[in-house]
Amino acid sequence: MADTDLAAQIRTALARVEIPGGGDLATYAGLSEIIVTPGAIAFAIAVATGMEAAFGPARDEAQKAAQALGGARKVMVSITAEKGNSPKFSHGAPVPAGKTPVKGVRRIVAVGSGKGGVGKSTTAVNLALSLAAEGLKVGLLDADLYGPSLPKLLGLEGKPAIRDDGIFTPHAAFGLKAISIGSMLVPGQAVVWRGPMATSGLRQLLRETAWGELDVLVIDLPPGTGDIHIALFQQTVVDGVVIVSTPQDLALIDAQKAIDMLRRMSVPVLGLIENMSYFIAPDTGNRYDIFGTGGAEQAAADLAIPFLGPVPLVMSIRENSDAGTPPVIAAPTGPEAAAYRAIAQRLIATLT
Ligand SMILES: Nc1ncnc2c1ncn2[C@@H]1O[C@H](COP(=O)(O)OP(=O)(O)OP(=O)(O)O)[C@@H](O)[C@H]1O
Repeated sequence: MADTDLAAQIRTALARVEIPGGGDLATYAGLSEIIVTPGAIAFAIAVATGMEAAFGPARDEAQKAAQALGGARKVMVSITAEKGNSPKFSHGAPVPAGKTPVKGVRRIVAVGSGKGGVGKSTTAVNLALSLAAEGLKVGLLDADLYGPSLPKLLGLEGKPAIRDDGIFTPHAAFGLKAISIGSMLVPGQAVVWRGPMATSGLRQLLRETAWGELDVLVIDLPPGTGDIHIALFQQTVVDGVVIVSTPQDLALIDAQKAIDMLRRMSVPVLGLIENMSYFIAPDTGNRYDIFGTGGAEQAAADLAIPFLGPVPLVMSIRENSDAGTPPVIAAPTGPEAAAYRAIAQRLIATLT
C-alpha cells in the first residue's frame, strides 16, 4: 500500500478516537500531518498548555489505531503543548529541571557544528570508532533527523529490527551500536517532520533503543541550533558537546552561537575540532598548512574552550566515507586515523 493511502486510512481510524471536550481526533485542528515511512508512522497532537494529561487516553487510542494498521512499523504519537501557549525558552532563562540520563549509558557526547557541511557527521563516526579503539563500548545515534548520513557513512543496510516490546535493536557496525532515523527512510526520502515530531522521534531513538551497557554514546547533532538541540539538552543529561569547525569558518560566528546556547543550557563544551585543517598530498604524503597554522588553537582560546585537535583534508576521507567504510577502519595506520585517535584520547582525558 502506498504510504499516502495508509496515512489516509489512519486518519479515518482516528475519527473513532474521542477527544476531551467532545469531537474526534480526525477532525481536531491540532492533529498534525501523518507521516508514514517504510519503518515508522509519526504524528503529533497539539494541545493547549495544561491539557497534556487530559489528552493522554486519546493519544493511547490513536497509538493503538495506528499500530493496528501499520503492521511492523514503529508508531510515534506525541502530545505537544501549543507553541504559542508554552513558556518560551529565552535568552538567559534558567535551564528547566528534569534532565534524565539514558539507561545503561554512562556518558553522552554530542557532536555539533555552527553550520552544515563542515564534516560533522564524518567526524562523529570516526571519533566514535576511535573511542571504541581505546577499549570503550560505544554507541552512535544520528540525531540529524533532517539530513541523516549515518547509514551511508557506516554502510548500514535495512531497517533496525524492532523487538516485540517496540524497542529498536541497533545496527552493529564496526564494533559500534548505531541507530539512525535514516535507516527507516527509503533512499532519497526527505524527513519533513515539524519540530515537535522531530523531537519526539529523537526521544524515541534515544530512549527506546536497546543500547545495553555503553561507556559512551556519541550523538551526531543537526547543524546549528534548533528544536532538536533544545529538546535534547532540556531532557537529557549530556556530558558535553564537541564542536566541529573548518579553518575557513574560524571567525567562528556560527560556532559562537552554538556555544552560547550550550552555556545557557548548562551543557559543557568539551572542545573544538578543526576539520580539513591542513592538506596531505595523496602522492607524496607531504603536509601543507594551506590555511596557515595556529588559527584554530587561537580561536578556541578566544572562545575559552579546549582545542581537541586538527583533522587533515585528505581525499581518502571522502572516498572511504562515501564507500561506507570509515577512514579509521579503511586505513587504521594512516595519518587521518592518527588524527582522530589523538582527538579521542584528548576527549577521554577531558571526560575522566
Ligand atoms: N577531513 C576531511 N577530508 C576530506 N573530506 C572530508 C573531510 N571531512 C569531511 N569530508 C567530506 O565532506 C563532506 C561533508 O561531510 P559531512 O557529511 O560529514 O558534513 P556535515 O557537517 O555532517 O554535513 P551536514 O551538515 O550535511 O550533516 C563529505 O563528502 C565528507 O566525506
